Amino acid sequence: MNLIEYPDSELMAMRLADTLASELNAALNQSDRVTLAVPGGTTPGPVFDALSAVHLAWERVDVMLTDERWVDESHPQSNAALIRKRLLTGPAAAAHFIPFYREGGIDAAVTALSAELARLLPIDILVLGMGADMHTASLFPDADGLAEALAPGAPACAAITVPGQDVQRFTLTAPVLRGANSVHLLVKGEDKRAALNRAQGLPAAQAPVSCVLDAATVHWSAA
Ligand SMILES: O=C(O)[C@H](O)[C@@H](O)[C@H](O)[C@H](O)COP(=O)(O)O
Repeated sequence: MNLIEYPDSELMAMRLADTLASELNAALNQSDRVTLAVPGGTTPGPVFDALSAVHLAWERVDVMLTDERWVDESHPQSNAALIRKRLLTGPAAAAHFIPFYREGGIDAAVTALSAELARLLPIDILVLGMGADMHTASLFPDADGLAEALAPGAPACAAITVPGQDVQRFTLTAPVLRGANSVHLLVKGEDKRAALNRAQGLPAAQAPVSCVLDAATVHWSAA
């Protein structure tokens, strides 16, 4: 695990956006199309604000989420709505976005998207967040569907039910996350730094974020 500490979250957002822009440009010089996967949550917004303003060949970038709460885009918890608002604006509005939520039920979407996403894999540039419970994407400890989503032969995506959460979750699976060419983990706060340290010694079944730690560059600020 490669860890970069920043004095504050504003500098972390600017530096990570700059790194992502550089990696996108390098990948675009090598391939006709490039896949970028990004998380929801409260931390990445400032990264998206900075990255969306960068002029690059966004029309050749396929953007997907790392996970979604199973709600439509009018719902306040929709990650797709967050991405459209904060990332797919300005120059980055030209990117091709693949939202996950669709009518017809989550199981049908898992089947359809596992096939649809295959042509966009491996992810070229992956950005992940993590929780203080050591989840990443929607791979939560003790969740229904976690073991299947961690399995080496897992399909590209899975439905996850987290005890105590009233909304089902849809997530990219561990093989897809581990298969990304570049992995950036965006972490803020002392509690999550402690969780990161704990996760390094635990199996993915207990600390799902550990499935990507060996490949990730971790970007951390205390506040
Ligand atoms: O749907 C989501 O919320 C994310 O994909 C999730 O994995 C997030 O990255 C972590 O929960 C951290 O969230 P914060 O950035 O809000 O702390």
